[in-house]
Amino acid sequence: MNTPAATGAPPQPRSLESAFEDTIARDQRVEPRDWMPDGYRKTLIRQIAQHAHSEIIGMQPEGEWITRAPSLRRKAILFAKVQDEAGHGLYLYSAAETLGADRADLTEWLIEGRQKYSSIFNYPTRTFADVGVIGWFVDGAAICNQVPLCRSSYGPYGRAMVRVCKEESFHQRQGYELLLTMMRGTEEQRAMVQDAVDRWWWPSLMMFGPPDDNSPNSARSMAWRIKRHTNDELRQRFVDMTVPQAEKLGVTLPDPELRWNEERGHHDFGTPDWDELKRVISGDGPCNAERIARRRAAHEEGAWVREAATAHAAKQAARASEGAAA
Ligand SMILES: CC(C)(COP(=O)(O)OP(=O)(O)OC[C@H]1O[C@@H](n2cnc3c(N)ncnc32)[C@H](O)[C@@H]1OP(=O)(O)O)[C@@H](O)C(=O)NCCC(=O)NCCSC(=O)Cc1ccccc1
Repeated sequence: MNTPAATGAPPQPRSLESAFEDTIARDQRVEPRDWMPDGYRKTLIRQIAQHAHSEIIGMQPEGEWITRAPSLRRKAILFAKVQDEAGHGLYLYSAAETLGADRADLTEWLIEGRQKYSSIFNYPTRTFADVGVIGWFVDGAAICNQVPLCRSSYGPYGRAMVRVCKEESFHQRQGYELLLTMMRGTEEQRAMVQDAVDRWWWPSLMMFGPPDDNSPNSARSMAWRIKRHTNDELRQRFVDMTVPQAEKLGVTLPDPELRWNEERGHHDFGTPDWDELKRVISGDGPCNAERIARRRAAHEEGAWVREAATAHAAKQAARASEGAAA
């Protein structure tokens, strides 16, 4: 057969595209050196960069409690969790770099407000119970969303998700365990937990994104198997998973419409305030300005480290080439 490989001719665009389509149809992985359509590459850079930014900005709400943790044990756990989030951000920026993105550009676009990060990190952490509820709800939502992403069609993203999910699972458990401890405490502590649950429930449901009939990227991302489930499917999975956990904990989820639907085999629940999600995404949430200002300051204060590392790398390279020439 006169295939491009057999004739030695460069592969034709059509064959590249069909090879890509075959890879997706066979549920195999697309790897960095494979040909991929521009739209696929752009969609992945958008989603992976937003995800990386979310991990990095997501260090702030809980990070504020490291110096105020109520015991050495809680401080050590929280420290480990926030460091894991930095690690997740770095894997994800690396995954974006395999697509040709430049991490310095991505950081620039984040602090200029040209790229998004998860809406959830624009809410304040008022008490230590918020640390527990972030672990329980936010990491719980992240797990629901990210376990299917381990099967995402783009290899480096899917593989990064495997380790990230293992760590998120520890994060979720530490949050739930913190809350169980508080619920066994005083009346005041139980009230703190309920108050945090009331404030974080709806924003956590919004993490899954707009409803399916208003999610412009879903159809394309599902066809490319970047996303494996729709926003509403994952939101439902999160609600079904969380309701029994809330019962065990002894807290009430703040939704009068929440009830088991025997026919559907799922919980029915109320409608999140989609206008609020729009406002928060477009920069007008309670903490957007603070989060970005903090990230910008950290980036500027770290300039000397980047300069020193670049100078060191240049010196090492010069030494290596002197050594090779000698
Ligand atoms: C599901 C979705 C987030 C959105 O679906 P898509 O198909 O991509 O979009 P869709 O068409 O449905 O939406 C239209 C537009 O709205 C944007 N938008 C939607 N929702 C949000 C939102 N909530 N916040 C902000 N923006 C949102 C969306 O980007 C799009 O805008 P664009 O067109 O780009 O201008 C997807 O990107 C995904 O699965 N990402 C990977 C997971 C990920 O990033 N996880 C982050 C949490 S990591 C974590 O929590 C770990 C942790 C725990 C604790 C402490 C610290 C860290």
